[in-house]
Amino acid sequence: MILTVTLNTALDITYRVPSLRPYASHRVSAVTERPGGKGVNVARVLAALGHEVTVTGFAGGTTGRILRDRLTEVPGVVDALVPVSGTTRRTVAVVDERSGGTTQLNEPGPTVAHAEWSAFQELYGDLLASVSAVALCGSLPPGVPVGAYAGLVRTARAAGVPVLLDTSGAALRRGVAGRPDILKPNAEELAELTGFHEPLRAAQDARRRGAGTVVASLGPEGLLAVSPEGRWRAAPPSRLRGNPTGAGDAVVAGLLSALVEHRPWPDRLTRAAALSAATVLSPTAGDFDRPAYERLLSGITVTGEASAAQVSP
Ligand SMILES: O=P(O)(O)OC[C@H]1O[C@](O)(CO)[C@@H](O)[C@H]1O
Repeated sequence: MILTVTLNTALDITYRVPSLRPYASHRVSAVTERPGGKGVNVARVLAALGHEVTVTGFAGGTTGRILRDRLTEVPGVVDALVPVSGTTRRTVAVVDERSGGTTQLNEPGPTVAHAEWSAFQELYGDLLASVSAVALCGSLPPGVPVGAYAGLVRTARAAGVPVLLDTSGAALRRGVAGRPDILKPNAEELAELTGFHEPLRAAQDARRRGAGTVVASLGPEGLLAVSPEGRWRAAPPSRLRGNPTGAGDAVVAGLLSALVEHRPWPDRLTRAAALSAATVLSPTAGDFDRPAYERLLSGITVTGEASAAQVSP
């Protein structure tokens, strides 16, 4: 069983418009709505790969109810969300059909009360007893302390559960100090954390700040991993055109999926890069295109070198 934590779950709405223009009124040509927030997306991909996944975090109000109803339709996913009195947020992705570009609007999320945060922490400690890995994903809703992830990372490590962190801003800055086994920033988050724009230098700096392994998602350039066991780059065969929403979540799913199968780093990166590329190619935002994934598995190029190995999770 793998655990994904999404403290700020969301009902993800995607609007498609023929051409997006600021300050103009638009006719929406298609709408989709689905359970989201980064850890929920990770869970959906893991379940599609055949893993059993438990989803925790918070859900409340009408949107929270819709999200939980829709989660029951996803085979392999167990709902362990903690109810809150506030209302789960929506996120809106607007896809411009002409350019293919996506504009994302993320609401802040409900305010979580102190007692709700305590209830979550207690449940999280219990869930760790029966999982083989945990991913902590996404932004923090109001009311959750900014150092929350550092504490959740430490709890997982104390329980002997490998822990991956994927967040941004102050939550990332504080969370990395908890020493996550794997940190999965994108290029922008990594540069904001470290002040370095060159990914290798930035990844090395993030390791100094506490991350065991850093796997940076670099958009069309693929992935860069810097770990105690070596450094690698994984790249898709060609530049891909499509919707990148959820591509980072697919990377997290690929890394965890291969981690719990005890695969070496090059295999983990191949799986993560193929899933990420197959997500960009999928017509539905956040889903991956399975035939493309299977094709891409043999088309990902991994370059790099192993160092004299110390084994990391
Ligand atoms: O928690 P945030 O950083 O606001 O990100 C949430 C959003 O990101 C996505 O997971 C895409 O990665 C959307 O599903 C949306 O819910």
